[in-house]
Amino acid sequence: MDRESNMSSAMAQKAHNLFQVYLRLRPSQGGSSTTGERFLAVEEPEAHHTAPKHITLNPPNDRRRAVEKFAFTQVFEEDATQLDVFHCTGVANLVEGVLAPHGGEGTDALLATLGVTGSGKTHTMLGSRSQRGLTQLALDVIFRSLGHNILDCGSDPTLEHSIGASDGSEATVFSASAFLDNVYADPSATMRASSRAPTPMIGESFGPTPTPSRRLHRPSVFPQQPDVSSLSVSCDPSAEYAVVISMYEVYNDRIFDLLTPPIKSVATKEYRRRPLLFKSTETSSDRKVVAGLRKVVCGTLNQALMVLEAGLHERRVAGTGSNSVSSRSHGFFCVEVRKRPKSSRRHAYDAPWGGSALTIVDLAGSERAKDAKTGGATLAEAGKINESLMYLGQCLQMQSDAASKDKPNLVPFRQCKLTELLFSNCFPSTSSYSTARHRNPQKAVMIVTADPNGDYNATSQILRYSALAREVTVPRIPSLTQTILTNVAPAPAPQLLSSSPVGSPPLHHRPFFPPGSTAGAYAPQSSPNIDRTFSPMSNAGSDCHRTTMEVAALEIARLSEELDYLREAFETERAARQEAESHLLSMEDRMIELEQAIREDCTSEFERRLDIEMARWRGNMQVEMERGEEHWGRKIEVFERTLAATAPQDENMLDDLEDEDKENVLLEDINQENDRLRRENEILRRELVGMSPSKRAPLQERNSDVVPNKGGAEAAPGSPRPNPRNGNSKPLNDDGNLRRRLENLRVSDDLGSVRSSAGSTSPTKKVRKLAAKRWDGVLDDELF
Ligand SMILES: Nc1ncnc2c1ncn2[C@@H]1O[C@H](COP(=O)(O)OP(=O)(O)OP(=O)(O)O)[C@@H](O)[C@H]1O
Repeated sequence: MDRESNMSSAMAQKAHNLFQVYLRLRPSQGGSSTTGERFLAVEEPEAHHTAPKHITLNPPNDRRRAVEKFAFTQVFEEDATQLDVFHCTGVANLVEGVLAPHGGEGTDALLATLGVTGSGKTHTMLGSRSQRGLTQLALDVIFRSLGHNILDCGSDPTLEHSIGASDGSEATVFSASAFLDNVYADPSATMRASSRAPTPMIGESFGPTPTPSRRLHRPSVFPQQPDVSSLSVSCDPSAEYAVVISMYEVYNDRIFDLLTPPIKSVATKEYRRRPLLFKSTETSSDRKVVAGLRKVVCGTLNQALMVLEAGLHERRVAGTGSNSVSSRSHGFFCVEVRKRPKSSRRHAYDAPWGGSALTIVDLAGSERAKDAKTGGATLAEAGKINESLMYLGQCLQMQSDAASKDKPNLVPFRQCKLTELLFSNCFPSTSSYSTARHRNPQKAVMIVTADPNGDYNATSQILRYSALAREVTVPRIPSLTQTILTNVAPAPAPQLLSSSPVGSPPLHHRPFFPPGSTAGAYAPQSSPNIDRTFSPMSNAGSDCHRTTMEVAALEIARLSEELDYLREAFETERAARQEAESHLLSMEDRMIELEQAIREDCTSEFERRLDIEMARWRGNMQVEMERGEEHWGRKIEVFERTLAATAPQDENMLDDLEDEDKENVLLEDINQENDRLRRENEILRRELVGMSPSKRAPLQERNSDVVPNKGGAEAAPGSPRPNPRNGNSKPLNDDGNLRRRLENLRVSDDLGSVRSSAGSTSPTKKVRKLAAKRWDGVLDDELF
């Protein structure tokens, strides 16, 4: 058994792959940007007249990297034509499965392309200006094969309605003529140059009532090459068919209908498409469908091609550094072939439609931002594209697990919309609904496109996860152990190796590992050196002990080789790490410098602004101070004026207050004097009353007060009689003294003041004017 047969057996194990995977190499083009060193080499097939299936990926100028070999269902070299690809990928068989010639629902088919941007996916699927792609060829075969069994809305007016009624995806069904009349302007206009749509302009769309200037030009001629007029497949003669076409794209992980015109948003005034859901509906409970699509019933190939053109016109494409017309979304073109028994035509409204679909997918290409030179929205798109392709890669890698019937759910296809759409029909329907029809798992073909002179890294990544099998050969320098063993120990026979105690497959027959598996990725495989060294042993009956020793020696050699490889890998990693660390350090230094520079800038800027602010503040302060001074000056002035106006009055008031105090003191003095005088007056009166020579007692004291006889006691003999009015008992002196005293007590009416004669020492400026009348009265009454 040699390596080729191992690869074949590995592929045979994968007979239940969810996808048949083909590889198509793109021819290099003059003036293309991808003019690097060729890194892909197609391996010659084992037998003559068979197609190649293996390709070797040679790392350019890098002996440390492993040489990888990939196996595909078939490899198409650069000179393969569209027709070659069409025939060899079995598109006709897929179509036949959809048409279900032997009755029943048929089998869904999926035809998809995968590859780096610019590697030829769209060319393969949709063709070019002069070449038809697999889509057009498949449509041609479908319509040709259906022949007269196809129904047309023109010949059967109820068709559109009956298909709509039986549709399980909440679709809006149109007849082709109604749809195309709405989209295309002039049937006689010249055909657009390319089947590849230019970048659609927002608002430049076909709507229910588009203006004629915005309508597309109706294509009059389509490419006719390659010709498949001789090819047709069988269909069910007892059934009648209808072909229903829909188109949508997956853009930024959302699904948009390509046959429904964008709607103008009231808020933003922009034309936008409403994203659709991929879900189970009431009438499609057993599987998910894209809900709410617009579907067109086509009766002829020409109608179908025009619908395809209209949809492509709406698909998002853009020019990038890698491809001038690069698809920015994953495009889905669905051809549903509905069928029902011919006998039910009379009851068209009630007859249920069955059928299957052929879905053709043109995936957006993976790209590296550096090469694509994209930015902004296009770069963000690329991120989403790469992410969805990464999920697709994971799903493809899990194919072998999913092929095992026990673990169908291991394919992680629910991670994004793209993988859900591609994989959800890969498994038999498991619905428990009694009404649900049994559905066969879809047949799927993936065509991987690659440019042998293109981007090595991107291409190798695509090949790794899409290939059906992979073999890695680690280049190495033969170790000393191996050299010794080469000279000493003959290799055991392959059949003995296969039953080795470690249970590992024979070294020189190691089969391909599934792409992405750990063993395949890291375990060193047998090298050409070992293959050359250990030839099969001729004497199979040598003794057991020797064989065991040989096996052990071989294992030692393998381990030694592995050690060498790991040591080398370790050194590589260590060097890379050191480089990364030094880069990190230099970046840290750079960051510190930057930070310092930014801080200095900030400080100087801060100081500058602070100075400006300070100057401004000082100016404001000066102005405020001047204003304040002026204000207070005015206030003081007003105050002074007010003060000047009110000063005399205040002086008088102060004088009055002073006078009042003085008057009060004087009044008190006067009252006291008054009391004294009254007492004296009384004394004198009594003296006058008691004036007789015998009784007359000399006044002993003139100026001294006489103590009144209190209690009204009878006066002693010889004591003056008390005055009956006031009770004073002071006797009066003689007439001369009396007159003098009276003279002293006389009150001047003219001055209005009282002259005190009894030693009043307080000098009085002003004397309160007293009631003279009262004094006069007293004198009149009491003295006279
Ligand atoms: N097999 C081929 N023969 C001739 N020309 C080809 C072939 N494959 C690709 N080309 C040309 O290469 C260019 C890029 O191809 P295409 O647009 O199909 O790439 P793509 O993979 O679809 O890119 P993207 O993913 O960016 O959309 C086109 O001009 C196309 O005509």
